Amino acid sequence: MTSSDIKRDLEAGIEIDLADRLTYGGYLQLDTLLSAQQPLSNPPHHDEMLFIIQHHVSELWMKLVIHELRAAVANLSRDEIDSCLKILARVKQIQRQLFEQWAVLETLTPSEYLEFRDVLGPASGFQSYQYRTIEFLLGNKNAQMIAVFDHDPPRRDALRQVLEAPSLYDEFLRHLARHGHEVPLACTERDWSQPYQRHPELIPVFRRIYEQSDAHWRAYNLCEKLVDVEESFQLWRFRHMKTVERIIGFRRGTGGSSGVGFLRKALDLTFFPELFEVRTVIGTA
Ligand code: HEM
Ligand SMILES: N[C@@H](CC(=O)c1ccccc1NC=O)C(=O)O
Repeated sequence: MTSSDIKRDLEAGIEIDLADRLTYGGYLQLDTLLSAQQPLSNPPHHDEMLFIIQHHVSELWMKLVIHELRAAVANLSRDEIDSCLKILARVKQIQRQLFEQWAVLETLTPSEYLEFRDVLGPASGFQSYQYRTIEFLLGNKNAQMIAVFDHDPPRRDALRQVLEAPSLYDEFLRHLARHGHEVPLACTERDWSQPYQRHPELIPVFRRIYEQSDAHWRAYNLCEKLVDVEESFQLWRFRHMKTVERIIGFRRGTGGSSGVGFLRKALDLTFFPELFEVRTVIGTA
């Protein structure tokens, strides 16, 4: 056996002298990233690190989802469907990371969590600016959600801008209207800050797209990508609710809500109602 069988030698070309050069940690600003995990419990509770990192990783993925969804909305407004399809396929995979992650936090037991929960005060995921941005971008518009950002005017104003702009679904419906589908005017010209209301006249539009998918392949493909995104979002909500149920039971939330009951109500919210309704009618007379 030679020494190279048990250890990997460096190669001659490997960069060693990195003084004043761009490095891994420098490029990624790891000093900033890795200094942000600061447990508040004193002495630090072992499991608070898990709690913080789970949130940080989630917020990072949310940052990418926002970046991608903004591009997808812009693509639709310019009728760039293939680019939009590609982006939504990526969003679906990011969402998978987001909801699969609940398995890690579920290793936190109720008693471990209660040992440091008090340090959280009134802080709650309900105040996640990025989460609310994603909901607004997808079309779950609710102006009431902005009030918790009144203490932070730049964030409050940025969120209001997203509230007042067309969502992914709004832009999708406008795209369909430009391509000869009979989308009602109430969908293509409306006050974007209001919650989207299902429109029965859209059902025949989607029915045609689904029943003649060959003739409307791109639109059909987009519909299915939107369904993927909504389903993945619901899976995240569901797993959050179940994680909360097993960790704090039916206690009230630190954010002041009833807790699990409040989270359960979010499962009834739908971003793209007609895309689910159409599934009941296709193939019928
Ligand atoms: C032990 C873990 C967790 C517990 C017990 C928990 C509990 C709760 C509760 C009770 C609420 C309702 C609002 C309130 O009254 O506080 C809530 C909301 C929320 N949480 Fe968590 N959560 C946990 C982990 C997480 C994680 C890891 C994230 C990831 C970012 C997260 C994101 C959110 C968001 C975005 C909301 C608002 C949901 C909505 O408006 O429908 N939570 N959470
Ligand atoms: N709402 C949670 C606390 C919580 O989970 C939390 C606290 C501070 C920062 C983020 C949090 N995550 C999600 O709500 C609770 O009631 O225990």
